[in-house]
Amino acid sequence: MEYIVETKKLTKRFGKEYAVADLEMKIPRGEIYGFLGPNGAGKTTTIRMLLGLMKPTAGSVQVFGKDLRKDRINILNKVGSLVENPSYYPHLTANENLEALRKIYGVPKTRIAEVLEIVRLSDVGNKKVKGFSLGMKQRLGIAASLLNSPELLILDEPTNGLDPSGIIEIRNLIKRLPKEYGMTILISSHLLSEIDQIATTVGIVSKGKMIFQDSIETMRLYSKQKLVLKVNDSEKAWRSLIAKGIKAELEEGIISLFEQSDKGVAMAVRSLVQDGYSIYRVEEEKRSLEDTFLQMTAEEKVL
Ligand SMILES: Nc1ncnc2c1ncn2[C@@H]1O[C@H](COP(=O)(O)OP(=O)(O)OP(=O)(O)O)[C@@H](O)[C@H]1O
Repeated sequence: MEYIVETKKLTKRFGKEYAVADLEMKIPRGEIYGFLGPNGAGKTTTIRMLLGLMKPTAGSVQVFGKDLRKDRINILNKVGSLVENPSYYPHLTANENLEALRKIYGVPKTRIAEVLEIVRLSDVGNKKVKGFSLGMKQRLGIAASLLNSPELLILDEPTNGLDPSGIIEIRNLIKRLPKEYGMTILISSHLLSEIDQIATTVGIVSKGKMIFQDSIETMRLYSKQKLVLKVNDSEKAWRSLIAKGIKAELEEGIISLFEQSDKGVAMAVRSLVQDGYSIYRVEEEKRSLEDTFLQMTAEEKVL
């Protein structure tokens, strides 16, 4: 698999404290990588190292397959970022603010209209930024980070402090970017619900360590609510349930019921008993995604 970002044993120590420890982050091309972890887990420190803003204590960062230490300028030319709350000249318009940055990047003037269009701020390009809502300011920050047409966009908690409609706007905007512009995105958050709604790949960090990294589907598998039956001859037992129209799934010798009402469970159990199967266990596997996340970060359990 091609990784846009790949860190090897990335470590940052402040005095005796490890803010980031042996982190192996892998971000495949075209993904929205949700970088999730409680406050103080080491997300911002990691992001600062990815952007060459902070020197690692140990380990390496590869972006676009190249070592950040050796190809820093070339790499950063193709990266966009929004790390802290963007600062603007409040008395200047959105267009004028972007124009100041455009000159630094040396991109054509036409790019300003393009980035305003991408973040849906074309209508207010000539309005002064001081009148903008926080959500609009944040979108302007994303517009600025897109000026150099980055292949990788890094956003540190971009929805922090926004109201629900502002959050939805940013979310929809971010979701469009890989599809329409082929970008790869790293978005950090301490909110699982946020990452759940936007990310395609998830990396969970706790106390500086990566404790989970996989697709969002895999993460959801861990937290499915299930009612599972352990029986003898599970394959046959499962077929007998299906034959009676009881919806069930068979995985590694364990039957999971779709219908989990008391009535539904009683019916399935009765049917199996009547057909002569031995039921060893009926168990509820109840873990919400939130529980899974909390448990993982509390125990630092590597899944
Ligand atoms: N410049 C610094 N000097 C000393 N300690 C630091 C410094 N920057 C971060 N830390 C410590 O490193 C740890 C990780 O902090 P970091 O800001 O990376 O976490 P985070 O996951 O981004 O959290 P948040 O969402 O609160 O920003 C924390 O314990 C923090 O106190």
